[in-house]
Amino acid sequence: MYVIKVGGSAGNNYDALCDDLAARFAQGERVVLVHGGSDETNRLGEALGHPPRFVTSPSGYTSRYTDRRTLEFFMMATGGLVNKALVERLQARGCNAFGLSGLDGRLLTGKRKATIRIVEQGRQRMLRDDWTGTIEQVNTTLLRMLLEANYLPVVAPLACSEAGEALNVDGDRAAAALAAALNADALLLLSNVPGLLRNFPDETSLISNIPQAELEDYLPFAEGRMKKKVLGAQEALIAGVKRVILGDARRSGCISAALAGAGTVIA
Ligand SMILES: Nc1ncnc2c1ncn2[C@@H]1O[C@H](COP(=O)(O)OP(=O)(O)OP(=O)(O)O)[C@@H](O)[C@H]1O
Repeated sequence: MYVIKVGGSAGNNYDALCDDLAARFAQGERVVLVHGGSDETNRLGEALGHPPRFVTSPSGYTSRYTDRRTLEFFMMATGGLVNKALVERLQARGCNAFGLSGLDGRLLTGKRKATIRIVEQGRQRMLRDDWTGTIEQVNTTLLRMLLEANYLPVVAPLACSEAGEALNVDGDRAAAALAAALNADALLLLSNVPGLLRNFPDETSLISNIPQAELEDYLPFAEGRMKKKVLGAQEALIAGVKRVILGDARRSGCISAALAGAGTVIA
């Protein structure tokens, strides 16, 4: 059993991904698909007059500042547009996909960070009214129920706080939490790059293999949002997932290629 996360940035080939996924599902493989939604969230925000704002934490991680209005766009984009675009493609290929978000049935429970510390023009400051969170628990009973009934769960990166609030959570880390909770053999983080690049954006500088014990040494190569993927990989491996592959979601046969070792394999 393995967990796949496909990015929500521009350039990923959802048709090719679903071709490969539906074929493998038909062979009896059991998979959970998690997805992002950054591109659609940005588009909705721009169209509806509330453009996205990205902030950087003191430790250098970039994230979307999610005020209540942005959370609504994030829900529309991830829980709606992107989730259903994937479910529709999978259904059209004969695969019984079941779309849900981490909010539904408390699939993912998280802790809200209502106030976040950011660095702006070299100075630290606090931002309030944030609706992001970190995942603390996975409802494996619900997931196993779907898997045992032969559904392919397609999960949008929202979580439910203790108080029942919707939270924007990072898709890569959500996939890592799901892979860990399911004792998955592999976690595939597929996006619009071939894997972790030594000299981003030079695609010939792909790092093919990273031993788990050396992962920290490779963190400096990851810029911007790639850092979250490396962090997600680390969380999954520490929790017992055997290998994490950072692969290319633009190419055809992207899942099969990643499982065969194309991309950055961390184990
Ligand atoms: N060293 C690096 N190697 C590869 N990509 C890198 C590197 N450093 C930064 N990146 C960036 O990381 C991006 C992938 O992360 P990004 O969060 O944009 O993807 P995503 O998973 O599609 O997003 P989401 O799922 O949140 O919508 C690449 O498009 C690239 O711009």
